[in-house]
Amino acid sequence: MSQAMSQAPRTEVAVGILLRPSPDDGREQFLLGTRPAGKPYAGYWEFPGGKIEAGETVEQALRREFQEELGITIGAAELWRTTEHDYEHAQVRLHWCKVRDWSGQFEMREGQQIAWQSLPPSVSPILPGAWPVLDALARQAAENT
Ligand SMILES: Nc1nc2c([nH]c(=O)n2[C@@H]2O[C@H](COP(=O)(O)OP(=O)(O)OP(=O)(O)O)[C@@H](O)[C@H]2O)c(=O)[nH]1
Repeated sequence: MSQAMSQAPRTEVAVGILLRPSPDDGREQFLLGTRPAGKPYAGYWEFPGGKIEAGETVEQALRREFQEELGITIGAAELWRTTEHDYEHAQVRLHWCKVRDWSGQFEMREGQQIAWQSLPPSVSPILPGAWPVLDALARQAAENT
């Protein structure tokens, strides 16, 4: 059973770290949103994104997900790192991209909440698969100060 599970293909996911300078102090902030009702971990905070569909690149999937979930059109998406996480419901491989340019107005098309966050985040609970990247962002911020 465990061997069969370890051989199951991972679900490939594109995740966006949307970055802007804070209007207060210029420090970099990132966007989190809540997972919509009806999905596993509904109500948990996560970075915007979703599953990569057949034939899509990470960047194409991300562009589609931002349009579908938030109604914005993203510019360049820079692949930053890849992580893996095992849930009870899925084994995922997360492709994390930093995004600094976008156009359009935010529309919460899935009824989700969104919040611009600094480190450490003030919202909770946060999806377990997002923690390693929050830690990496914190390490990077510490190196740059
Ligand atoms: N968007 C997003 N997904 C994450 C993060 N961290 C993390 O482990 N995941 C996992 O990646 C997977 C994303 O799938 P999803 O169900 O949200 O994607 P989707 O919008 O394409 O869903 P759908 O199949 O209902 O259309 C989930 O298993 C989710 O738990 C994160 O920070 N953001």
